[in-house]
Amino acid sequence: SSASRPSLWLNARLASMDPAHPAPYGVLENHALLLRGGNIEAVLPQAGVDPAAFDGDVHDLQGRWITPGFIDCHTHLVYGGSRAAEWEKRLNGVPYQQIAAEGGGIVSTVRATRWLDEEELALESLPRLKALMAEGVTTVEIKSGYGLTQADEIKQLSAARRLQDSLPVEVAATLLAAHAVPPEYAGDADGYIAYVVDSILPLAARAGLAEAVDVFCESVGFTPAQTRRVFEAARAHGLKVKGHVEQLSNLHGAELVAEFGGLSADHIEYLDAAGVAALKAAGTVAVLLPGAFYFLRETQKPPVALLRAAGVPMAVSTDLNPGTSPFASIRLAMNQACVLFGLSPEEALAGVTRHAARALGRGATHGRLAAGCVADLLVWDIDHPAELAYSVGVPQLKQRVFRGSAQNLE
Ligand SMILES: O=C(O)CC[C@@H]1NC(=O)NC1=O
Ligand SMILES: [Fe+3]
Repeated sequence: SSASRPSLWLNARLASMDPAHPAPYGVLENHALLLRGGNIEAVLPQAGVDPAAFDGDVHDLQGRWITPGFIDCHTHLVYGGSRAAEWEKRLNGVPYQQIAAEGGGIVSTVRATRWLDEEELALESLPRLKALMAEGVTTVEIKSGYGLTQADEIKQLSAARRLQDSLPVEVAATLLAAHAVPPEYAGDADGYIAYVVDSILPLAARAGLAEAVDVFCESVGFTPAQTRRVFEAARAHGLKVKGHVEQLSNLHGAELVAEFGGLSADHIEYLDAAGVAALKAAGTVAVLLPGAFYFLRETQKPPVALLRAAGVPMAVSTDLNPGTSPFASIRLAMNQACVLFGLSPEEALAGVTRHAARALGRGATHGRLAAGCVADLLVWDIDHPAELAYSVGVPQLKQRVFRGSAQNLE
């Protein structure tokens, strides 16, 4: 159906993920969806609907499940090259430090990314984005962070924009220039942060190429003081903030994100009770990235029980990146969040729908089957929504609808 014609979706089982409905998954039986102009106009009891009198496309779902489109709220999917060779070395026991000394790690992806022009970068990243879309992703966050110069960070963000313009997907672009210290600033992290806040961030903001700013706040990344400088610059340029925080240690980065009213605190394996309280008070989303935890064979798990008890919304994302989470599968991330972190299948589905929407500042319009939300929805060949976190790799997506238009699934 085309987005311009209204459409009626009947005989479906709606996992609305809307907390306005008390049932698990916000399940609505015997309800119809009315889509118009790329949005959900109404979710209404089917008994009151007369398809014969409807001037538009009518879809009979024959009892299939419908969920909101999936939102992958934390990816680094625009990059060049691969880190498979260094992974093989690590598995053969070569220590991290030696790999870094030999030019491995983030810097090797920076070299490969700088080498490509914008079009080549978009082309090389396309299969990763298509893999996410094939599983049902309709909105995806894409970070920079492998350019680390003004031109190359803008190039990454422009490649992300080019991907959005060429595919039925919505991209939320995030500037992560504060991802690592580039070789030309070796030993001068403060000097690089000055370059980020004086040159890179203002241009990305002026060009409208990023809606949020992220920082890797970590012992092997940037300090809280440096993180604060970037967040202050983001606020001065009207950009939202989020952070890679408490991934490998507790530098209280989550509290810093909360202080700036940030959208999300991501990784948070080392988050403590004070951090949980700060996220709750600020309405900041906790983003769980089980792929990196799994790939790095970490042992410290995020405080899911504390987050759940405090009512902090938990999102789940792939953290798709070549170094610590080379997984282009949001359903794998859902499964890992359940198996490794103890989320329920319903929490995992909320983590890739309404909570992921909030992590991108889109809580009012994305991630739920509700009037006023975008008409991004997925039609499934499943018997129960729990299957979406349970299995990986089985092609159960029957239809992917983006802004009211059903897409062909290659
Ligand atoms: O290794 C890479 O390429 C990115 C690692 C990734 N970035 C970050 O801030 N934390 C991570 O796990
Ligand atoms: Fe990440």
